Amino acid sequence: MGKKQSGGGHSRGRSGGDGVAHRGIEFQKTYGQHILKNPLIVNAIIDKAAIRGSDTVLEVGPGTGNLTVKLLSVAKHVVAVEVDSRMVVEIHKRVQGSGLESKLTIQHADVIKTQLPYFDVCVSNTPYQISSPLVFKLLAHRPMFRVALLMFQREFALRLVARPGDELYCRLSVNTQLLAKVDHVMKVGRNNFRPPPKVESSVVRLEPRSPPPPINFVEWDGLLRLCFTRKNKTLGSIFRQNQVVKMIVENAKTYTSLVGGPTLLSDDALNRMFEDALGVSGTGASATKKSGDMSDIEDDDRNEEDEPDESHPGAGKSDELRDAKQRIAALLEQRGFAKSRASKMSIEDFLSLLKSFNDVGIHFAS
Ligand SMILES: C[S@@+](CC[C@H](N)C(=O)[O-])C[C@H]1O[C@@H](n2cnc3c(N)ncnc32)[C@H](O)[C@@H]1O
Repeated sequence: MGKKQSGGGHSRGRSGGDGVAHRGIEFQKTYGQHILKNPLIVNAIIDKAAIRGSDTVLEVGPGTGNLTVKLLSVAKHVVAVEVDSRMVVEIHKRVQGSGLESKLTIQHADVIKTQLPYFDVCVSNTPYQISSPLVFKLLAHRPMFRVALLMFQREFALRLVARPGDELYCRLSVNTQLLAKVDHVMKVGRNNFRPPPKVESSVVRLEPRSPPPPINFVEWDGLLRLCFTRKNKTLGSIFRQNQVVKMIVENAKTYTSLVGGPTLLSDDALNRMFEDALGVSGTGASATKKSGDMSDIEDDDRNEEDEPDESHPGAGKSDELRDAKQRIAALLEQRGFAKSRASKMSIEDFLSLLKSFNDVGIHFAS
């Protein structure tokens, strides 16, 4: 997830490392190597993490060890995961003879690919190209950690904390805030790093929600992907696109074949589910008309988005699609979501939307 956030954008944004060296080690922009040279920022991050003497701390990307040596002075143990073997050697050298080496375990690995150990707190001046996968790897980790203090590219940080209606509010914001309380802790200017990256940075505090919400995350994300394809478009409009409705119908078939229950959006059993959920009587598309015919839905972007109905009277597949379209439209109307736009919806709204779909046997993951 977080396609836009995870990749080359950050890596490019943090370029400028060529030719800058530390004790003979040239910093590599492919690894996002911008070491934190300002001890005041290092101390502030460690303060905000409120590390206890009994804590095991996970540090992602220790680099030359500027954060690591401070972490070792306050934590019980530090596990540092570093992908670059030259940095692993460097940090070993730096800690040797300090009396703190027994508190440090260095894992020479790519943090995204390796299995993480137990930890209470995570601290990282994150290599920005792994920002998004790192956030979700941490939030999926069990047992849950207490808190994480993470340095990110400013825009990524602002996306994490964005609220409904904010310009940067996106799927990443919703997914992260579903699983954690997220706060923007401080801005960090480019000149606090060596070499300075091209972009500004920010430190974010993540506190996982415990217990995590009891939802199927794959299904949740499937729904969000649809809603955020165009975040300012109404749901009524998104959910009447032929390809979306087709996908829903196909998912319903797969779901039924795996889990059992009513077979399709158009069969009698499901008609009854719709009727129960919508509080209407009768069956099939005619029933949904009673509660919310698509023609009743006033939609300001309807002309732009409406697609030709592929149905021909008597053509089985097309009837199925048309019926499904009408039922979905009726459902959204009846539950008050027809005019909602993802850009303004809260997590509670999305949870209620997912429940509304699930109530009538519509799922977004098979
Ligand atoms: C921004 S530097 C931070 C260095 C140091 N913690 C500091 O603040 O001065 C990022 C560090 O993460 C390491 N790194 C990059 N990608 C990594 C990955 N996938 N897994 C583990 N470490 C990684 C880099 O080699 C680099 O040492």
